Amino acid sequence: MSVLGISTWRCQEYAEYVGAQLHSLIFSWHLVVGCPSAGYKDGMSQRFPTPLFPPSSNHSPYPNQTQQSFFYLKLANHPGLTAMVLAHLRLLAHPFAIAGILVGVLASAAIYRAARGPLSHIPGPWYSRLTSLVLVYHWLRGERSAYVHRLHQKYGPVVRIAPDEADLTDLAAKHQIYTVKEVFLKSIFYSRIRDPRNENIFSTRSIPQHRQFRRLLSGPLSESSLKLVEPIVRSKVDLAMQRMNESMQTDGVMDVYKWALFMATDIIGELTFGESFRMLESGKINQYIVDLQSIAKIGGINTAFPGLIKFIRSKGIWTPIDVINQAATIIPRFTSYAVQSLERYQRLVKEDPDNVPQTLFTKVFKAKDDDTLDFNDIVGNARAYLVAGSDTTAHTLTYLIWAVCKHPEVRQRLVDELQKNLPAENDDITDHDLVSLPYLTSVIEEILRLYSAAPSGLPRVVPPEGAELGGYWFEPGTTVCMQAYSMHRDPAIFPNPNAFDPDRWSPSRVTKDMKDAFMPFGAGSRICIGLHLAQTELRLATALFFRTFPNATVSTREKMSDADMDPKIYFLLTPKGKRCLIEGY
Ligand code: HEM
Repeated sequence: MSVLGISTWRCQEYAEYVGAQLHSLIFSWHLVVGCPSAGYKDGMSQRFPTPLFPPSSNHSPYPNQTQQSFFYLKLANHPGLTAMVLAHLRLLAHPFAIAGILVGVLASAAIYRAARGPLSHIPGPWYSRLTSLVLVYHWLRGERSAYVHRLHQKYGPVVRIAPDEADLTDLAAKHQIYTVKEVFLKSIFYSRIRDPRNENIFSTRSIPQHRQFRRLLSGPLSESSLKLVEPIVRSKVDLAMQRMNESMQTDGVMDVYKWALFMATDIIGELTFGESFRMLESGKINQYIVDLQSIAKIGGINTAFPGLIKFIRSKGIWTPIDVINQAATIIPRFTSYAVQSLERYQRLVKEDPDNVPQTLFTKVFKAKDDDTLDFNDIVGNARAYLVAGSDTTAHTLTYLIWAVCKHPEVRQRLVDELQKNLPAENDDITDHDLVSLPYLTSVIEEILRLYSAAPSGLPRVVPPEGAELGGYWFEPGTTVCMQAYSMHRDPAIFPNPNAFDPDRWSPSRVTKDMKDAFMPFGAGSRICIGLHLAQTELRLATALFFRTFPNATVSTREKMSDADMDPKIYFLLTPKGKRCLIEGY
């Protein structure tokens, strides 16, 4: 997607488009310079004795391709043309002439796109035929998902959201687009949110590269391997509980958003680099956390204005607009966090390979054969883990604690389940004990439904052979996406969709369509690689939080209100107030 929405048009369409613009330019010019009554083709014919048009041509302003080629060929070869252009240059320099040309060009471009855009047959608001500016506007305001959802409510399961992009909520289409067969590849959107110096598993659009990354990186994040690192996760969860307890004792209130973010950051830091960022220990917000908190919003700017940001970054320009400067520097800054930590770990592996702390990259570092990653690829992937593996889990946990505290009946049932079915001592609780708790599982699923951490459309490109999706034909190269935000709010699948109702996931009520529509971790070959880690963290932290604070409620101190928890969704979801104050034991 680009602002004008033409970047993904097929070459042929684009050539036609440029041809039409040239036509309209010359047409407008003739309107301005004085042969409007006969039309510019007639005017041309009168001025040039050699016929400019093939005998079969009609007087349509947009002749077909053969006629166009013929026309430009003749025009270019005609000896009188240069003289005529020079004669009119004086008039062209007039401001009215320039304005007339511009209006003519823009109007004809708009009409052409409206009539011929690759998705012009798809339902959607009229302006989405012409521009993606409205979509970009909602995106920059953190409201894209809600806006696209409103379009679905108005236009149905298939809706055009930009000239070359459609969003769908059709279940059959979900199985076509997000399959393990890798037919619909990730769109260029993903290239815009990575560091141009290295690729990573999240952003790569190359099938072989993605397969290699996935093969080398998925093992340590599998359910069975994660058991080995559970003590690390557990130690951070315990420390987070301790720090929240201290806040309660000293301030009478705790900011679970802050502690959840510190916890998830320390977990992914230690699992990736063998050493935690010690956020829980310090308790202070540093530059790294500031960057983490702003990367979702800043990422939106990177995708909306990719050329501008790339230019500013490459030239090292400092602008008066801070958010633009941040957009240009934030991703390289994350890369340097990863480089520093990985170089340290690489030194340890070289010095004493048998005595290094295990990380998600240890195997890759130690591998001796060709099928491994070079340092630059490890950096790219480590950076992807830092971003994808902290905000997401932290925000999910924050919304979970907030939503449960706002529903005392849910909190009570959860606390009862945790008290009755777990060992008396918190120290004896393992993730294995928690997996089988049905109400805890339902609460987590309901939060992932209503407050998915990545609820936006996951854009994919229609393959070269085109595709029939949701009853419509999609041209090759157009972008299609589905967003968890809408999939999880379809009233036909999730009755009363805006209600927080964990019981909807109970075995007697859950349906096949619910499971099919549920996509908080994406789906198909690009499904989240960290989903088991995220679920382990969520289970342990939720259980230990409500064992420690069984009567927790949402605080009203410091004017904390529901408005603080209004979701802002850029690509990832963030609570608007960037805080969630909870109190009570
Ligand atoms: C509740 C927490 C999480 C949620 C809701 C979540 C959500 C998602 C979603 C929706 C995708 C698919 C994106 C797409 O198709 O464009 C994804 C991919 C990914 N996630 Fe997560 N994620 C979470 C936690 C984590 C964690 C803890 C990690 C740490 C390793 C992680 C690493 C990744 C990576 C590397 C990918 C790219 C996978 C690929 O393309 O093969 N995520 N995640």
